[in-house]
Amino acid sequence: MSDRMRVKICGLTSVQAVADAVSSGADYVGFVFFPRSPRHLTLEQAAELASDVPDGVVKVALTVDADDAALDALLAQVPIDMLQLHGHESPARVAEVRARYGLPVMKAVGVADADDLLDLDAYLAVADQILVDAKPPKTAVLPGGNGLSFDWRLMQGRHWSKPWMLAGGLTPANVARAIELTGARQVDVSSGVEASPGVKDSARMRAFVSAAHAF
Ligand SMILES: O=C(O)c1ccccc1N[C@@H]1O[C@H](COP(=O)(O)O)[C@@H](O)[C@H]1O
Repeated sequence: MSDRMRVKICGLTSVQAVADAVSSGADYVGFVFFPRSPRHLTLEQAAELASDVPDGVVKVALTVDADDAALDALLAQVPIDMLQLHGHESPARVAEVRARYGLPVMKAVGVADADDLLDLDAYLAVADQILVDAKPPKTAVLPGGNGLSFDWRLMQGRHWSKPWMLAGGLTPANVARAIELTGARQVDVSSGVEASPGVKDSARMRAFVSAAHAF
C-alpha cells in the first residue's frame, strides 16, 4: 500500500450521497449495517448503493458483532470489498471472519486513554487494518458514529506493522490538525460531513476530502 493519503466516508444512505462521496474523491465508502444507527441500510438498499460505486473505490461494510448468518446474507447480496468490524469482536473472531470470507478486515479499536492502545496489539496479528476510533461513552447508543474524538496526542510516536485509519469526531475544520498530530495516512468520517444524522452534505464531504488530500 502506497503512502498516499486515503479518505473513507462512512454511513452513506442515498444514491446521491454515494455519487457526491465518489466525486469528492473518497477512496473508501462505508455502508452501515446496525439497526440502531440512523445510517443503517437494508441489504436491498446497500446492494443498490454499492452498484453505483466505481472500481477503485473500496466498498466497506460496517458491522457490529455480526454472526456468520448475518455476514453470509450480507455478502451474498452486496458486493463488498472490505469488512469493518466495529463491535466487541475478539482477535479470534476477526481471524475467523477473515478466513471464512477471504475479504480484508479492518477492526475498530476504541481509544480513550493510552491503555486502550494496548488492545490494538492483539488485532495487528489478525486484521488487515486497524481503525483507531474514539471509545464511545457508556451511555452512548452507538458504538461509533457519535462525532466524538479522543486525545490525538496519544498517537504521537506510534508505529504499527499494519495500515491504520484515524476516526472519531473528524470534520472538515479539524482533519488537518488531526493528521498533523497523529501522522495518520488514512482518515474516516461520518457525522462530521452530515447535515443531520444519516444525511450527508456534499459541500462538507468535498471540503473534508480536499483538506485531507492536501497532505
Ligand atoms: O456511523 C454509525 O452509525 C456507526 C454505527 C455503529 C458503529 C460505528 C459507526 N460509525 C463509525 O464510527 C466512526 C466515527 O464516526 P464519526 O465520524 O465520529 O461520526 C467511523 O468509523 C464510522 O464509520
